[in-house]
Amino acid sequence: DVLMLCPMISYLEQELDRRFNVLKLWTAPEKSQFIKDHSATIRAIAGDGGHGADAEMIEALPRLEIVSSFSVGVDKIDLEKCREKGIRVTYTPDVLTDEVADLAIGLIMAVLRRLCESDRYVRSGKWKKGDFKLTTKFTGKTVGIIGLGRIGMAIAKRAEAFNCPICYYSRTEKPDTKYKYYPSVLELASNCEILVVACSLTAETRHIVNREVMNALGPKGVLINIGRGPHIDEPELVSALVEGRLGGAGLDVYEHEPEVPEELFGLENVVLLPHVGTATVETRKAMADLVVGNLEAHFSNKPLLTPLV
Ligand SMILES: O=C(O)C(=O)[C@@H](O)[C@H](O)[C@H](O)CO
Repeated sequence: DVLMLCPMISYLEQELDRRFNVLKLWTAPEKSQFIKDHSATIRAIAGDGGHGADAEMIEALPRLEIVSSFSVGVDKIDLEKCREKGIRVTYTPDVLTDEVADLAIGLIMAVLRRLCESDRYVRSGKWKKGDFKLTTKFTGKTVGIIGLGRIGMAIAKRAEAFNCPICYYSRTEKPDTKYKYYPSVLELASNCEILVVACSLTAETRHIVNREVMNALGPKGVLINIGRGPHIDEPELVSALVEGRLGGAGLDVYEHEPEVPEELFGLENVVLLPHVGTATVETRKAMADLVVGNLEAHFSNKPLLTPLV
């Protein structure tokens, strides 16, 4: 029995249905009762970036052996509890790296060159009354990246193609990279023009972009988030943008998805996307194949494809 925590792409649901007895939690009128009713038979969980196995759920499933996440981000899974109980955890790294990095560059370009606003300008017929205003150049701007992991590095590579000097912050300096390292996010923000959040969400990185960091990035600075909403102190982000202390923002994630602060809707220097970093047919299929492949490997006692725990 595989407990599926939320609806996912139909391809994944079909592939899981073909192999396992899938129990769909979102169809249950009373979720905790549903889990209790099936607690004797559930041996696996399939979740995603927004839905993971927390301590309470893990405790309620004595036969749980593996959590296979349809995501690279695992901040919704209690990894420590899984380690404690010898429960395996798998995720979907690498197959989505290019996709998320492409979107980060797309957000930078959309904010600096006002792509969405100028598209609306044409559709509104305003162009007949005069040209669209001048915007801001991307090529050559200094890009600061929080988290130089797979996705952070892929963003750096792409930004280099735009002749952008790259600097970064991460827990430790990366010896094998030529990019300029700053030991704090505040120093990074003070020394770049575009700041990109590309690290995993942990207790340490929650609100790693706060008021001070946004002020350091400044009225010409642009903040891009393709990580997790709680990386940024969202009320502070809203006031920094509304008060003009921050130059612009490109967001794919929010603190309380799908809730997005309405104050942002009227700001033309902000681009708002609905958590679509990995949302392409190609990438979601590759992610789905990993979710299924890991579960199959586990239940046939073969090595897991992409284990985290
Ligand atoms: O990979 C991640 O960490 C993501 O956040 C996304 O890929 C989601 O899992 C995706 O939205 C699937 O629901």
